[in-house]
Amino acid sequence: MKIAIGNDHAGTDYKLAIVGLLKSMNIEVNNYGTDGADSVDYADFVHPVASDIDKGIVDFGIIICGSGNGASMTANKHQQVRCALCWTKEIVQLSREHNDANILSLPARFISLPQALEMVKTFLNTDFEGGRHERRIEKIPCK
Ligand SMILES: O=C(CO)[C@H](O)[C@H](O)[C@H](O)COP(=O)(O)O
Repeated sequence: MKIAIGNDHAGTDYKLAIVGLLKSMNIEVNNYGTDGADSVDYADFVHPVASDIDKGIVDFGIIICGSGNGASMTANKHQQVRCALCWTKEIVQLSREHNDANILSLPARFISLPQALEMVKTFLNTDFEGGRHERRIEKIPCK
């Protein structure tokens, strides 16, 4: 499995911990930064993650910022992206089962680090249910 990950300054600490978790699971990571605490603009670090999804060169993306909103808005501009902004494990599970989300957006300023790590594990271990949800996700893109 290969995952692309990106964040702004609000998400750096969580991102570094998530990269550690992914590597301990033998998952290959494309880390697009930022790895620092200096203030940056989330779109500069989210577009590369979403582009990896568009190109089909990673299985999933994870993006992290303060509220998760700017990052998910940016990611969802990409044609192949279904990015879910999640704040509980249950919403993460539904984002995979019902929406086949391919990018998880985490709001670092509103969840704890243990919660974030648990949510990442849930995201990676939950399958899309298909069925009626297949028809619905097919209607998402603007034609
Ligand atoms: O929406 C956001 C990015 O997706 C965020 O919440 C940003 O992290 C936030 O806007 C950054 O705020 P700051 O006051 O510049 O640290």
